[in-house]
Amino acid sequence: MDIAVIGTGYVGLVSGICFAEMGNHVICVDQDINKIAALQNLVSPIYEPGIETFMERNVQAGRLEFSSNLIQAVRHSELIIIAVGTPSLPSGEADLQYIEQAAAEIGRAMSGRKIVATKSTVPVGTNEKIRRIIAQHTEVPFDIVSIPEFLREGSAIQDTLHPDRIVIGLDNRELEAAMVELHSSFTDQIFVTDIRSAEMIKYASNAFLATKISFINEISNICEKVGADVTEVAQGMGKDPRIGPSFLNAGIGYGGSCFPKDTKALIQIAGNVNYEFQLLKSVVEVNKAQRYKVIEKLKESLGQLHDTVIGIWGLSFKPNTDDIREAPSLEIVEALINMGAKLKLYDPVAMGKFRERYDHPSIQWCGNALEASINADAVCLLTDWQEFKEISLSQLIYQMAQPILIDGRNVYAKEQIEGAGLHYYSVGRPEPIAAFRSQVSV
Ligand SMILES: NC(=O)c1ccc[n+]([C@@H]2O[C@H](COP(=O)([O-])OP(=O)(O)OC[C@H]3O[C@@H](n4cnc5c(N)ncnc54)[C@H](O)[C@@H]3O)[C@@H](O)[C@H]2O)c1
Ligand SMILES: O=c1ccn([C@@H]2O[C@H](COP(=O)(O)OP(=O)(O)O[C@H]3O[C@H](CO)[C@@H](O)[C@H](O)[C@H]3O)[C@@H](O)[C@H]2O)c(=O)[nH]1
Repeated sequence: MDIAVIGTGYVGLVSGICFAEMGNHVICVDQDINKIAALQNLVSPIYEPGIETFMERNVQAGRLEFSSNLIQAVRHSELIIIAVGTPSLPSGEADLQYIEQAAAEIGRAMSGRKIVATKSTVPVGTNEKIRRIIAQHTEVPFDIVSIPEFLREGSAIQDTLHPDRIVIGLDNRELEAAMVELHSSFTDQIFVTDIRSAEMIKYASNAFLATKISFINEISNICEKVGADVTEVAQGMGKDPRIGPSFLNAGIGYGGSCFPKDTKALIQIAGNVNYEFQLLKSVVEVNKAQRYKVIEKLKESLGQLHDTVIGIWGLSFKPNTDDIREAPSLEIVEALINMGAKLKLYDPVAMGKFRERYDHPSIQWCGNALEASINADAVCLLTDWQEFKEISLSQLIYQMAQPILIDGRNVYAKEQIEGAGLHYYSVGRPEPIAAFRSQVSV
């Protein structure tokens, strides 16, 4: 099939590459000419493991093109996929300006019958709005389909090539066979429904996963007070297939370009029909408070933070991405600076994007994790990158001013901590701290 993808963020670029990988001809379009110039030189604007190899292979095979010419791309294609951003407005509501602009441009460009599919995460009713906008600009017949995207950053290519499920929302049943066939090369787990339900499935899925995370974070806070270990609790809970083991890792709360934005948008979607989504409001509040637990632990171990030196390991909102959108690190770093701390920051790939967003004279940018720990009064681990898991903790004690490690993601096993001589704080796991104390008192 000939496909045009509008918007080359994570979703547009990765789904464009993966549709090409499955033998379709794809033109990825963006209004950002710098992005298109980079992509035409086979440079990915996002860090995603494996992406450039897939890009290169499909461009060389003639299946994948990058262009800033939306009109030509739309005219050449049968299926137009909208994958532009839907960021938050100050109210929390989804900002639909990019969707509306893309729909108008598609309408103006249309020359023959097209299918317009939306992969962007959009409030219920938006696909109908897209239909109205397109129809204002063209006489040509067209169909609307909702195909929400469930990929995760850091594993976006594999998630798209091997998804758990694909949801297709449509109202013209004649399209069903073609849409199912197009996606059947990825999986046979294809769920076809109506457009409004498809739009809601996306928000409900993200809200449910965010709820799981805030739930386990609250359990971790209680574990700390009653002497239980949240990692054991999560494992024990996850054995029940009705609960499942995933998304029960306690930490410093969820971040990223989706959960924070989509939870707030769903609260607004409910609010617009006079329904107060109390549970989700609490999920958001718990998540915000969880970020500050790291700072509470620093204060508990160091007293006041003015003039202390704190090493920070990890800035991206999760490993294997350079995305810092809504990363907990942004709030934590800024709060520590406001308290007068001096920070030594290190992340394997996200330092460039972080520094564009936030810099300060009290920040020293470091070339590796060990450098960020030299003369530090404490180190805080904020992102669970694999390279932090492999660090020899026994080395740390010799180069830090005080051997305090705050593990915001519970990445170290008890065996790694025991004997390392560190004063170790994690999330909802009291034991290693006790191990340190007994060691010190000997
Ligand atoms: N990032 C993810 O992991 C992810 C996963 C699933 C769903 N989503 C959803 O997918 C959508 C896109 O997210 P993203 O992170 O890929 O977006 P992004 O904000 O990183 O990129 C969007 C791109 O669209 C381009 N654009 C905007 N208007 C355009 C227009 N009229 N014509 C051409 N290009 C245009 C922008 O220049 C930008 O490059 C959002 O609704 C998001 O919620 C994102
Ligand atoms: O047990 C867990 C799992 C995740 N997180 C945090 O939750 C956030 C989101 O993680 P993840 O879901 O892996 O990343 P995203 O790339 O944001 O993907 C989510 O958001 C996308 C955009 O909507 C969806 O497509 C995906 O299905 C959905 O998982 C990150 O800050 C993680 O550190 C935890 O704190 N504990």
